[in-house]
Amino acid sequence: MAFSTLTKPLFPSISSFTSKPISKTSLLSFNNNNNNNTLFHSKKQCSLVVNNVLKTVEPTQTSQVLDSVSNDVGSLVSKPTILVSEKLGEAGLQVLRGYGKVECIYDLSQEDLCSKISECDALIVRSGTKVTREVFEAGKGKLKVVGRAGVGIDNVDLKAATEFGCLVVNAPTANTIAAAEHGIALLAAMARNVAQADASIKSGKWQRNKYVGVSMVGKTLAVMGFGKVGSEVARRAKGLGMNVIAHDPYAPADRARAVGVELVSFDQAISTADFISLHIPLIPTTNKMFNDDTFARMKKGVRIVNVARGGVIDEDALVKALDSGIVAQAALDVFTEEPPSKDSKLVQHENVTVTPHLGASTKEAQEGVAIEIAEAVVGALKGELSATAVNAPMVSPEVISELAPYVLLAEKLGRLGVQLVSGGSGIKSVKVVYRSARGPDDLDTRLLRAMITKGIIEPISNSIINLVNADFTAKQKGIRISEERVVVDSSPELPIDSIQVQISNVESKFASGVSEGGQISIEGKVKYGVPHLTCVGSFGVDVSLEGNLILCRQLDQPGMIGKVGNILGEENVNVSFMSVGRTSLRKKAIMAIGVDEEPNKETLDKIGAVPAIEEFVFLKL
Ligand SMILES: NC(=O)c1ccc[n+]([C@@H]2O[C@H](COP(=O)([O-])OP(=O)(O)OC[C@H]3O[C@@H](n4cnc5c(N)ncnc54)[C@H](O)[C@@H]3O)[C@@H](O)[C@H]2O)c1
Ligand SMILES: O=C(O)[C@H](O)COP(=O)(O)O
Repeated sequence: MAFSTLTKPLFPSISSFTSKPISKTSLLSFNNNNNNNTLFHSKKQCSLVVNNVLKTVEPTQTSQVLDSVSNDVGSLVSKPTILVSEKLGEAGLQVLRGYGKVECIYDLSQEDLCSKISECDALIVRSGTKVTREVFEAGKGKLKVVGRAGVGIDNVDLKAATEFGCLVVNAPTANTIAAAEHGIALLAAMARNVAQADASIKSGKWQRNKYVGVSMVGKTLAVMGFGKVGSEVARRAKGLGMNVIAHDPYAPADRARAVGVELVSFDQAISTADFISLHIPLIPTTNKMFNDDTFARMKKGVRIVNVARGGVIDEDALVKALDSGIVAQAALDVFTEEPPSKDSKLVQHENVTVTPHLGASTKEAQEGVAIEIAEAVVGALKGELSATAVNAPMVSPEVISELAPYVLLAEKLGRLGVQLVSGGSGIKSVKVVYRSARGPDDLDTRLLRAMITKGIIEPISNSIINLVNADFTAKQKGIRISEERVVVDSSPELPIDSIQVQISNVESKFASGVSEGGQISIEGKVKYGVPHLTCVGSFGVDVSLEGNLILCRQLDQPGMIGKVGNILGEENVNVSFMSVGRTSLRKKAIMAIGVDEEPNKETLDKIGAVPAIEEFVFLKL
């Protein structure tokens, strides 16, 4: 009989079984027919509760006692059930079988998945299983962890997972090379019409003139998204003699330099490239990022590869761009709907090469991903912290309750700070300054740091940040987050007086957000339970951090509030807050305007055209 060690149990209330605390104890809790059964196992003693009867024995006798207590004990000590709903490498399955009861059931309908999940402690999926709110609802109380055997977690409803207390883990690194290699394979196959020529010859034709391709050497490749996969694609494309540029506003410049790639703006990338390769996550800000407008700005005859996510391209717009010749060819591994419909115009287009989401499908990557996810899931079932957890905060309810308003402030400051960064230089160093009357031991800032990290990273990646993975993810992205505590003379009742976020060595799209020290600097406070922005660069402001925000720098002169307010009013944009801060009378001032709706481009252009306005930025909070 195999027992496992739960050092940090996911399932509390075990202590209710005994009045004696047992130090250095291993715990296994199981439930059968509503009877509580628990094994407490330490170096000195083993206490076994079977059907609520406590037995204490020497550890060496554990298994004999277990066997003798009841012939049924084996069935009472049920192993966790792990459902694997898509093909997983054998090495990973072995890791899982060593810990739990593994059931591999593929191609489940949503209904069948919901019905099966109520018996499962863990679920392992790839991109083909939609883990929806209904699945979490059906697994409520039993389902403890969902493992995504791969990177993209856009098929898992993370909000629902968190709401239902289910941990979600992924395997972010093991398929990077496979995806990059597939990107290069598609690039070359597209340039030389490999798939089309193959189909032609198999249909009995010999069309040498029809399938003349284009060369890659000396051509410009724009890598959109310079993360794990994008940088490996860039490295390989350079080996093919291509001139590689990349666009990723959040990538460290030194990583690009190391690969010999120039980081450029979005417009420069799409307007100068002969080939474009997509490696960005599907998140709200990248949904249909390639659309009629962006295709219109591309070089005529551009060739596009997508091994990221189908949803980053507006597929109807791509068909139009292919028909008009703006896009000469496309090679796609991923689609908005998977599988795409059989009569999809895009899939059937003669200038399109397609593969059925094979980016991660090499033997090596699948074995690697399987082991990575199996270890993460087993660790989570044991209650261990997981470095690849993508949800589930773990802080005591007392700390959460006290810090709740500051948690929101911290996330908003991070979110606001990252939006002030302009592309090209990369975020490497973030400093957080907490002003507080409390001593260092009296204030747990892990949650706040995690939330600032979340605010900074989430708008620019598909990583979901929480207390568990914040430091890991920041490190992985090359961002160093340091903290400084300044003791101030305020009420120790309040945990924090103010939080300041400084982002160093970056360019800002709003120059006034840069302090005298050269960093982007924003500061906030909680007022009446609501997070407020109180300082931008060297300017003091006071505006509630809700909805959206427009920051304008203007010459300090009468009538400015009215002018901007009128423009917004005419466009039916409701102003929720407004605050003006200035350095000195009639010189420069900053206006911070909270707006309920997102103003359209024309409205923002009108604000920018007001003569006294020197710069402005629109920020989503
Ligand atoms: N086809 C496949 O089988 C396959 C395999 C692996 C990964 N993927 C997909 O490839 C993508 C990249 O994966 P990864 O592991 O490299 O992720 P990653 O997080 O390492 O890299 C993503 C990069 O995109 C950048 N980014 C975010 N928003 C951007 C924007 N608006 N413009 C430009 N860059 C932006 C981020 O800064 C980050 O550097 C993901 O969508 C992933 O799901 C697909
Ligand atoms: O995000 C990923 O890891 C890839 O898209 C791979 O997806 P798959 O596991 O369904 O092959």
